[in-house]
Amino acid sequence: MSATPHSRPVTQRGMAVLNDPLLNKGTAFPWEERTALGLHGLLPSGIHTLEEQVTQAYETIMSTTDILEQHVRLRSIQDSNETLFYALMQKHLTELMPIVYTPGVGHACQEFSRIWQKPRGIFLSGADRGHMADRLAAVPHDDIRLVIVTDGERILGLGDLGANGMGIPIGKLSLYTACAGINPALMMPVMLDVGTDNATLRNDPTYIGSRSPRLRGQDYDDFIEEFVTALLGRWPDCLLHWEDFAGRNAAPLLQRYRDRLPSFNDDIQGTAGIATAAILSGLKAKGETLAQQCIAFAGGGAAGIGIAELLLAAMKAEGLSQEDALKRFYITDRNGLLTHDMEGLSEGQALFARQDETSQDGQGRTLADIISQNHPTILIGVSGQAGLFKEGMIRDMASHCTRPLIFPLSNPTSHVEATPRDILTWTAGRAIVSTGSPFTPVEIDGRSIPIDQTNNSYIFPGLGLGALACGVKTISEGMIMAAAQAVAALSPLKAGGTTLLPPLEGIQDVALHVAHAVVRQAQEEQLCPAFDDAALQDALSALSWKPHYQPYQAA
Ligand SMILES: NC(=O)c1ccc[n+]([C@@H]2O[C@H](COP(=O)([O-])OP(=O)(O)OC[C@H]3O[C@@H](n4cnc5c(N)ncnc54)[C@H](O)[C@@H]3O)[C@@H](O)[C@H]2O)c1
Ligand SMILES: O=C(O)C[C@H](O)C(=O)O
Ligand SMILES: [Mn+2]
Repeated sequence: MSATPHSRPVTQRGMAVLNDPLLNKGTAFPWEERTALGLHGLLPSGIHTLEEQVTQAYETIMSTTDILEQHVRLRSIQDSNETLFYALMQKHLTELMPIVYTPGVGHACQEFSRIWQKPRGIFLSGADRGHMADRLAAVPHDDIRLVIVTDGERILGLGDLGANGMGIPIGKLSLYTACAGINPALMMPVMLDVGTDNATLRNDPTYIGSRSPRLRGQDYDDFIEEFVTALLGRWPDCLLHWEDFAGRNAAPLLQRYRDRLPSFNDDIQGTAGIATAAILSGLKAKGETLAQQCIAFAGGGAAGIGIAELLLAAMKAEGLSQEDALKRFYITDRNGLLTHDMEGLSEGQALFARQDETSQDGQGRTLADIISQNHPTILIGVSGQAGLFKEGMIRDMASHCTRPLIFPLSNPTSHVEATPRDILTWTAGRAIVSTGSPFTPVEIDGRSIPIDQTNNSYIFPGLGLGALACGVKTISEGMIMAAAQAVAALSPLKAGGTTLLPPLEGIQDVALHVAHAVVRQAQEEQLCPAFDDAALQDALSALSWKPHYQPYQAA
């Protein structure tokens, strides 16, 4: 075969080509490439275009309404042919995102051991201690730039799913490509299988992970330290995205490692970015400032404290003193309102614990009490507890505020604190509602009200792209705020629309805006080298990839 100028040299032959999802084209291999790469006889004779494959794959996925089955079919396409998978995602993103991501990925994680088919990513368990550098050395990919790591302890609102939580880094990485166009060859999901305290899983014969209790304390810290050291040894320019760690570990790990390597915790920082963007957009619609608000939280864990910290920074940027700003927060956790005298508060919780009241027998006031006494104008649910927002609370809230912002952000759908339909019914359509998982529009009084998806997927793809493109050494709070403001600036409300956030159809555009904002901020803070536009464009191009079949030539 004569090589075309852009054809890619391929060293593998036969089944090795077909078994590599980044090389495989399935029935789209043209005759000449079948000849050059030794594929004759291994493929049926029909030759299809990528468009034909997309149509057929879409029909296959949609021929069932069972979301787990749809997820399995999509993942199986991803594992056999990534170009087809992303071409499909690109064409039907709004429809397929709920299958690949929340809520579909929640079902997938619950059943991960049963649906597991092919290796993808890296699993490290207690048995790998002392050998992690060797394990990573054996991975046949030299240029990994982005890793998502989880230990599976807090998978969405579903709790400790152990090694089954691997579905989350796989799903989130696919959004880095589908939303920000990052080359899938540059990314790697990692599961730190430090055991599980989920007794059901440990007793499940199909469970794929370690059946030991979770490592804790020094053993856990040593495990993470060995992993990060091995990671830096193998891929020194890597960006580390921490995902779905339990609240007790999330913030301490971020603090420990954020200056050792560029890294961010998406549940803390990505979530803070998108919640702040949605709130700033909602307030603009109401013609109010953040400083005028009283904000109640259900859940003072990784997401809750992360959101509160960014909102605090935004309030201070509006001119409030730290002391005055803190008075506007009421954070409740499983023992009620956080107060300064409570034992066992994390550093972040202690900052937001109320100084002006105390707990009784370890219990603070209830959320219902805070709503009736303190009249919050914004209510954020990040508790992972389904149905936590009761009718009485929401009606009460709406009796003190004409257009309350009510954000039940817990995922997946089954764990939402209240459904948008209920909230809008209880508030006669007055609440501005936004959820973490997708919901269909709510019909009320002849109006169709679309529900924004306040999910960190609006932030992390662009944040990662920007951070990688500019080669930043650390990810600052300023960069997260810049990402939030970039999303808020794209709010359709600005152009007379009715939603707080841009539609999912435009999420690729959002990711690019976020990436540019992040780079600008990093430059302003001198966290990366100075760039001109052309150099930035080159850096972005070097990371990016499009789901098109490239012509191949035998190397
Ligand atoms: N929409 C998004 O983008 C997004 C992002 C991150 C997390 N989340 C969701 O938020 C939830 C929490 O995530 P996290 O990372 O903060 O977890 P986490 O475990 O760190 O925090 C959850 C907190 O909720 C508290 N809690 C439990 N029961 C409660 C109750 N009855 N009342 C008040 N608080 C209660 C827990 O004690 C804990 O502190 C999950 O469901 C997750 O899916 C959504
Ligand atoms: O995974 C998601 O959909 C968002 C978030 O990171 C979560 O943990 O719920
Ligand atoms: Mn998460």
